[in-house]
Amino acid sequence: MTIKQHPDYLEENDRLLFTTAYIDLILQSRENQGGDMKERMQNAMADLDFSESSAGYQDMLLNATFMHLNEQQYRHLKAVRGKPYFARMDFLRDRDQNPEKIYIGKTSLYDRETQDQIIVDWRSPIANLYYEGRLGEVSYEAEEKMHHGELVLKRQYMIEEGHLNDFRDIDITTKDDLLQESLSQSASSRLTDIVATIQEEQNQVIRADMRRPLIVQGVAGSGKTTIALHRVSFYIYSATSFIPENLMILAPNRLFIEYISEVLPELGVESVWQTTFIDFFYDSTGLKIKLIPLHHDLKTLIEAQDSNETQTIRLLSKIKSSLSFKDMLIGYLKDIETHMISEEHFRVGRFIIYKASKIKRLFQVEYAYLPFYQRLEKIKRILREQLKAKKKLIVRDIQKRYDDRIEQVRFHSKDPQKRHERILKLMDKQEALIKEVEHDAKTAIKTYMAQYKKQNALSLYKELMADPDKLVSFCQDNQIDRQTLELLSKETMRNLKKRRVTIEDLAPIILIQHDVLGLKTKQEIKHVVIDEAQDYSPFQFYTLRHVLGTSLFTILGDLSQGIFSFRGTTNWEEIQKEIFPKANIRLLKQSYRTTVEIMTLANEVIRLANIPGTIKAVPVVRHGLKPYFHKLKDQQSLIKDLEKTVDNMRNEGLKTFAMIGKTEQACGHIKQLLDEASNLQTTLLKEDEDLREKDVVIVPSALAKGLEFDGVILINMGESYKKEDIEIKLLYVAMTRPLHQLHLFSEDPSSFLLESDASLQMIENLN
Ligand SMILES: Nc1ncnc2c1ncn2[C@@H]1O[C@H](COP(=O)(O)OP(=O)(O)OP(=O)(O)O)[C@@H](O)[C@H]1O
Repeated sequence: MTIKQHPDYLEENDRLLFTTAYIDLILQSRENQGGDMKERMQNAMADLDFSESSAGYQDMLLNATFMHLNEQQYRHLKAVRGKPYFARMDFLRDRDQNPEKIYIGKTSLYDRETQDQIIVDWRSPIANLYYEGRLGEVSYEAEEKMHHGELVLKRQYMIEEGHLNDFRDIDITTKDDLLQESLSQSASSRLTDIVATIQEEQNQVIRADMRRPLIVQGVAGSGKTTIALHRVSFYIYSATSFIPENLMILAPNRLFIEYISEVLPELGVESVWQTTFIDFFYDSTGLKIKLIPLHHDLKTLIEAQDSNETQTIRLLSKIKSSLSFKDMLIGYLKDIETHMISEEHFRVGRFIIYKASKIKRLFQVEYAYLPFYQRLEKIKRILREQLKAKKKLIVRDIQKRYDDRIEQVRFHSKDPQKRHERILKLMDKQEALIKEVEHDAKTAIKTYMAQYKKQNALSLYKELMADPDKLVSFCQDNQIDRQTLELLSKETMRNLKKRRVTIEDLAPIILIQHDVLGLKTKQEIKHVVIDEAQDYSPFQFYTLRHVLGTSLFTILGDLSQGIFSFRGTTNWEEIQKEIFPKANIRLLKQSYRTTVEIMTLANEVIRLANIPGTIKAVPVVRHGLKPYFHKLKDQQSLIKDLEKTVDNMRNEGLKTFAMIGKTEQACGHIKQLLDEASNLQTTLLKEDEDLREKDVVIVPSALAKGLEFDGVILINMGESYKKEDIEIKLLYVAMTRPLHQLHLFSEDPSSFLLESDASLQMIENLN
């Protein structure tokens, strides 16, 4: 049966024509506001040949009064015009009546006259039924009320440029055709929205209670990044007193921000603060200090021959990322706070204007909610007021005291000569004293406050790190031995003296900045979304929560991809227990990106690592080709085979490709070989590179994290992945990047930690 033979075809087609016509009219009314609306509407309707069922719609249209659209609504409506909705569900609220036909799209549209919904926003409470409800008895909550009814139909539409290509009904037994179709498409260099195919477990994450923190452990390709962005969109839609500027998305790098940047406006989200932890550091401290590149330690861990060096990196990174180190920092800050205010009274000359004990109280109690230096500013203001008020009293007091004494002399001194001299003397003294007070008062504040010299966060951090004794004194219960703390001090100072820091230094410096000076960023953040969160250390999570003053975090990550686990997170329960005690933890098991064949191979690799708390990815049933293994012979044939492989994939309709080398160095080598001997245009991807318009990129495994490509070629030239957790994870990251095809190039499958070639197609020669 063709779609046109479907009994509902005419009705559905009419509905689509009506909806697009209605949208056009609203758009037009906005484009040329004023003029004769009715005439324009009639002209627009004249071209449409509606069947009987839509006669009512015509009336409705002709009588409609169009409200003003704001710029954002206008843009959204314009964007969805070609595909106004993707699904319908029929909801029977009352058995005595007909079911309501609810069309679901990316943005809502309602009849300006009757206020009836023409399209319901996918984020609205009732739309939850579409994502969650099976056919049959269902219920949903809206405006704190439960609504019950029966879901009698769920229908999906394939609409392109306002044309109805197809529609299908789904129930529990039919597989989700739309999902399959969407997954089999090619990857663009940008993430896309998935509103039409959000799956139940994903929907639960997107709509999870926003008033509680949420931690999501999701396998590779489970849609974490995608879901994060849809959750943001959902949040902005459903929160009433919330502005997008209150939301912060923390991405792993700028390349990644570029990668997600286009999907947010598509989801109706604008002006959300998208940044990286590193940029947040620079913005909030204003410090100009060099950061040792993020991948530097990882590189050393992978490439170093000297095991002492790798041991030191692991040990120190672990300590600096830990909550024990955070406790040391807090101890240090407490110490600064306790000893900041001196025992000196604030005086003018010999007069006490404000007692030290009172100043201390202001600092430690009244203004305890402020950063230390801001407290001092407040205190300065109070001292100024006090001085102004008390100076007059002091002067009056001096005047009175001396006037009294002069009076006394006048009455009691008998000798006129002596009396005269004494009075003059007293008057001089009175004048001098008043002058002294006036003079001292001018500089009193400055002189008093001069004892509180301002230091920046970096120099305060240095003061701590330079002094092993201090480190020892703030280390609770001797959790870390002196020798290790000395090493920590030495290694940190080695960098700080050269005005460089490592990623682990950022959280403590931000913490100092916040507590002592105050953050330079003034944006009020109420909700934070972190993607690739496995790379964040417990200390980083603590710092973010503390300095942003909110515990409403959505944290998404995959411990199996924790290539920075030497400093990152290895256990979500610890983060929950220590930092976000109210957080829910959810697991996402399904993987949507890649085929069953590729995921099977990736799972063979990841099972070699010891990662507690993770589960194997279950791919959505989508079959493809078995991953290819190309046996590497010499450089010449490698180049030919690479060209041919890309060519073949291109001919099969794939569009984006990545060659992934284990390290940056290996990628440089591949790039050089190809530049010298091949016409294949490639781009070596750097951290701040733009992915647009690049069909073949060469990328080191660590930087490929989070990205995806139609076809991926892993190349091991002379090197291999070692059977150590960090390298297993790196290889797993690389293997889970393709949507459709995976090719491995090396001398032997064992260089990819594969014990057999059972899951591979072995290729000796492509020609
Ligand atoms: N429900 C869905 N419908 C259609 N496509 C989906 C769905 N869920 C995920 N995808 C697709 O699967 C791919 C992987 O999604 P995404 O990159 O968000 O996953 P991830 O969990 O962040 O992956 P990783 O951790 O491996 O980087 C994307 O192409 C995304 O569009």
